[in-house]
Amino acid sequence: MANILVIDDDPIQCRLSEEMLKTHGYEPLIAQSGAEGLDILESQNVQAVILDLVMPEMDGMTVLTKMRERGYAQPVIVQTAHPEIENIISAIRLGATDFFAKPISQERLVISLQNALKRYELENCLRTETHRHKGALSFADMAAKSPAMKKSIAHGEKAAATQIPVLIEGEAGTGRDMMARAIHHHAKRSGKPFIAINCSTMDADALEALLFGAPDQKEKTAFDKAQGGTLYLDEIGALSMELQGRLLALFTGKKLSTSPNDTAPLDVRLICATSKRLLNLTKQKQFREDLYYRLNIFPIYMPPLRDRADDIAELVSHFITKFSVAEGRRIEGCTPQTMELLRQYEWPGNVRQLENAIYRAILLAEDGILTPNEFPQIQTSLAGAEQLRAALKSMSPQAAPSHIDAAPQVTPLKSKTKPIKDRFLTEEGRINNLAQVEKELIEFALKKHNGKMSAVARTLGIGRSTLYRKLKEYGLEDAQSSAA
Ligand SMILES: Nc1ncnc2c1ncn2[C@@H]1O[C@H](COP(=O)(O)OP(=O)(O)OP(=O)(O)O)[C@@H](O)[C@H]1O
Repeated sequence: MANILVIDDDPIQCRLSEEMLKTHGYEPLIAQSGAEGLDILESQNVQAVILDLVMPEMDGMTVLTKMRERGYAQPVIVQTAHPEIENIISAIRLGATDFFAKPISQERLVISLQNALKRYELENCLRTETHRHKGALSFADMAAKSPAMKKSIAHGEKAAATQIPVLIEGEAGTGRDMMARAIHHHAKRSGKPFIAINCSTMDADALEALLFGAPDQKEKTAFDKAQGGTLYLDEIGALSMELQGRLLALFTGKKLSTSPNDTAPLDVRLICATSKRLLNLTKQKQFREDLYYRLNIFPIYMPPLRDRADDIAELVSHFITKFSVAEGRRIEGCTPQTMELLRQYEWPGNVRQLENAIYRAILLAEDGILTPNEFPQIQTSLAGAEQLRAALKSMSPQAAPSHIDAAPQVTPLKSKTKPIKDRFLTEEGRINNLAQVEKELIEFALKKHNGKMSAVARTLGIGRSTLYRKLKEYGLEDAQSSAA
């Protein structure tokens, strides 16, 4: 949804424009003075401006002049109650896209706006592609509406003002390469070579030869080619320990050039990128800690596309323009359902995957607008995710994890056989007193010897008279006669 800024001191006209823009699916931003309008341009992403010419304090012509001075190239549709020819000429000279006399026909204004937006998008896209071909990609070429991406670009701009090494962290396809090129372009080294090497796509020997040279190698090393400019090392985490050591040696200044015959000091800015957290690799002893601290001086994080859904509309419209021009197809945009589908998807391959999906959709499209049917894989994947979600919902909820100390006691299964009673312990587990043990022992012996008193006395090692006394004492006379 495009943001359209309305700058008009007349509150009724503002309300009318606001309603009209909302009805046609635009996001209106309202400013009731020129100064307020310039502030909004500074702080928000604006795709087009509807500007009133006659306003107190700062008139529309001054706003337009300031906009162009500050580098805002958005289309501006001018409206005024005084459509004198001199005003029209002055506004057109300052780059106004269209001119309307009040009262304005809403239909004509919408058509004018749609055309202006299309042309602006096309100009942007052509500018980006021209920059790409010239090797001069800039931060302005990066579609970025989300706060997360704006923050990354602000960091990139700060990095460009310095010469220090930069470490770009982020998943593949998030625009790390674009960021590295923009930093190079905005730095003092702009116009000097930008050499990009992916450390994960070749074996260690080939990479070593490419970076540092090999005996009898005629071709310049990547460092030599990047002399005066920037060397971009993508997936630096894939560098072998040995090559990490060689890279570190360059930092320590002991060896200023990579080629033995070259006496010129090495003057290369390093920008590295990684999709793995280098800090974790250092903890796992897969990446040298000393090198990590040399590279991680200015880290920039590129957020995954799933965390910046606000960028999707802008990226989609950029890629639609790019590929419809490249393929000679007239594709106007995509339906709201398609945009919803694209916003819902997680994009594990990030912007690169979105770019490829749009290219494919443009080749598949039968009409001038992209529908969900042109994204069969995304539809299938989202439907699969939905089914999984439904299946999980129907399963009984997982019990909340409990601390091992708080876990309920497991009751042991009841054995069918009675446990053998420990004769020295009471039912409660305390040690029996001596009399009780003695009583039970006599009972046991009576049973065992079928009540034969002489055998019991002998077994227990006591005399018969003592045995009779104890039988009486413990009330066991009956036990003796029943065992006999
Ligand atoms: N913010 C953006 N605006 C416009 N195009 C973008 C943006 N981010 C990425 N792209 C495009 O997406 C594609 C992938 O970007 P890039 O090559 O910079 O990603 P990467 O993180 O280096 O990943 P990879 O290693 O896969 O190349 C490129 O074609 C790039 O032009």
